[in-house]
Amino acid sequence: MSQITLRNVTKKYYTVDEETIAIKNVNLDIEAGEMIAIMGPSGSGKTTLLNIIGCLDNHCLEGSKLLNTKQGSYMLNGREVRSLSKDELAAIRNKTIGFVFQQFALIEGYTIMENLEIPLIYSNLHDKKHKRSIKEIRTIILEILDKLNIKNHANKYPSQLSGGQQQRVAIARALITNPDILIADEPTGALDQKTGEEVIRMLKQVNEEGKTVIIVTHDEKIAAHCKRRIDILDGEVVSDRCYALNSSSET
Ligand SMILES: Nc1ncnc2c1ncn2[C@@H]1O[C@H](COP(=O)(O)OP(=O)(O)OP(=O)(O)O)[C@@H](O)[C@H]1O
Repeated sequence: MSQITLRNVTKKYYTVDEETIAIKNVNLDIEAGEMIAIMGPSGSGKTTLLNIIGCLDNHCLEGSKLLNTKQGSYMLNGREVRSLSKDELAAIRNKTIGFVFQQFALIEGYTIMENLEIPLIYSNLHDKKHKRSIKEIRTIILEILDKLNIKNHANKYPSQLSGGQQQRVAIARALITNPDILIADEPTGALDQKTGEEVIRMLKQVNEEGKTVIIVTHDEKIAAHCKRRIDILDGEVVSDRCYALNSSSET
């Protein structure tokens, strides 16, 4: 059984006067531990696909004029996502999948420590058996900040950090609940080349520790770090290939 299986997934967006087929009949099997780049031109459907995989997809707003629909099957760890309740989906977004975004999405009024506390406190609410004290939560956070080399910034605010440091915090936040899957939408898009390379090496390390990493990117150099590359054009998968990694992307 694959970790992620999409069968004939089609996603349409409706606005008052227009229907957009953002994803057309997509079939994908993703195994646990893969590192994948999703590529394609602007508007080709990459973010839509990532949102579906990440269960962030807002589908079937019945009764609304702006109706978004998704067809097909998405099985995550053997379970049909469509059949999951809102609470089950929220738990998946908290514990099974971690998210990294281009603009970091840190909460500005909160320190780095507080930004990382939020998913763990939320996770406490959903996991009555393994509740953690605030002391335990802070220990976990300091460990992960230390691992990503940003421990000494724990009490600063996001705006006091560089873009690369903020993205490291965002990666720490995505990993803090120890998810199996990390998905990243243009994680290096707001960074210079060198900092982007550092971030991709960090994602590679996360993958080497066993997590599935799925990255949307426009950048060929970033994609070159991924063994598997999926190209999308007008909502369709036009190429899905595995590559041998060259020595410069192996470092
Ligand atoms: N909420 C929405 N309502 C209506 N149309 C949408 C919505 N979100 C995306 N679309 C349309 O769906 C198509 C796919 O968009 P998507 O954002 O997935 O593409 P993308 O490949 O990620 O683009 P980019 O690289 O520019 O971020 C586009 O034509 C876009 O205009």
